[in-house]
Amino acid sequence: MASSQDSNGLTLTVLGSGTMGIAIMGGVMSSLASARTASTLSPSTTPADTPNLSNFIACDAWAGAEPKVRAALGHYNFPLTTFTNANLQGVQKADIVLLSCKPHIFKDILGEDGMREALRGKVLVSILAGVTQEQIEEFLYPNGEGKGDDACRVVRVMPNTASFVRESMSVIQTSTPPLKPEQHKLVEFIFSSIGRVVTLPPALMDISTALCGSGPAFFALVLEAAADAGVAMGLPRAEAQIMAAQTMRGTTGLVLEGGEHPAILRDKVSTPGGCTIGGLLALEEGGVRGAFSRAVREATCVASQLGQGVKNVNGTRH
Ligand SMILES: NC(=O)C1=CN([C@@H]2O[C@H](COP(=O)(O)OP(=O)(O)OC[C@H]3O[C@@H](n4cnc5c(N)ncnc54)[C@H](OP(=O)(O)O)[C@@H]3O)[C@@H](O)[C@H]2O)C=CC1
Ligand SMILES: O=C(O)[C@@H]1CCC=N1
Repeated sequence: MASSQDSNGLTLTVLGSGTMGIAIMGGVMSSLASARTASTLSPSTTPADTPNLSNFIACDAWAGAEPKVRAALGHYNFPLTTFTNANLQGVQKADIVLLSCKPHIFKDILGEDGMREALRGKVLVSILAGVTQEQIEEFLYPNGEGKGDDACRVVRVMPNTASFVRESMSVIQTSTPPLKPEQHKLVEFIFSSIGRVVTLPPALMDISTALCGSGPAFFALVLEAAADAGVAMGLPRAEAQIMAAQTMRGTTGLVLEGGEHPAILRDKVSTPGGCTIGGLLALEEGGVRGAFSRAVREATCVASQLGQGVKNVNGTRH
């Protein structure tokens, strides 16, 4: 199913339109829609060198993805094409490609006849947990064969689901050699439009996956526990959830905008002889700090194995 494309605009094609594919397209569309409104109100607000990204192609192997994508993104009114089992066609029409399938699927997608040619001269952004840039490049160009000057540039990025609300923490892996300026600008533009960006070397991508990629799930568990406690003490569920979420947001604001160290923040809340220190000591008794940091380290270990074909990555170990 296709809708009209803006022939002057750049095209982002997403391979794997599940949770993350939709979250990233949604965040980018939301950001572009806000920028358009701002520039209509005040034409001087759009920097002249902002990439003109305006077309989106969502590819998936599952026909049910098409209505799901349209339900989530249709209201932004950007040219949006959805394809089922037509990854190659999607890549041929792309200026930049986002690989957002499950980690073990990437060879099926990139191994399709004609895919290497379709990717030539383009940037392929991979958000796959545990799959390295080298693995993808080696698969596309075994032993460097056929690489050439116009080879596809693979960029590894680890965003998170908060992309959808433009609050992602995205870690972009350092590219060596550097991307061409226009390629760098486009990658930075996409991820900075959906949240914060840091750039880190390849060796730090697995911990980035655990801390930032998995992080929303870990923090959601804490949030849920806080809301549950409120319900247990008589709060209505809806209010308890808003109260827990807004309190978490306020805390992150103090750290991100105020530059506060969490330990100082904690101390400031703990009135001597008051209720906070009582609660904090209960958390320490429960081993929350150890359990939480162990979860992030465990997820780092699992992430490092996701692209290695290891079986039972989540098997128990001590
Ligand atoms: N979820 C998250 O919070 C994060 C995930 N990631 C990474 O992002 C990637 C996607 O994760 P997520 O969005 O959760 O996964 P999903 O399963 O939600 O999305 C992947 C999509 O790809 C589809 N797919 C399967 N085979 C093909 C194919 N041959 N061609 C095109 N599409 C195909 C899947 O269809 P079907 O379901 O039918 O298989 C599915 O719709 C993973 O590699 C993960 O490591 C990174 C950061 C955060
Ligand atoms: O759980 C996963 O494997 C993916 C990667 C980071 C978040 N979700």
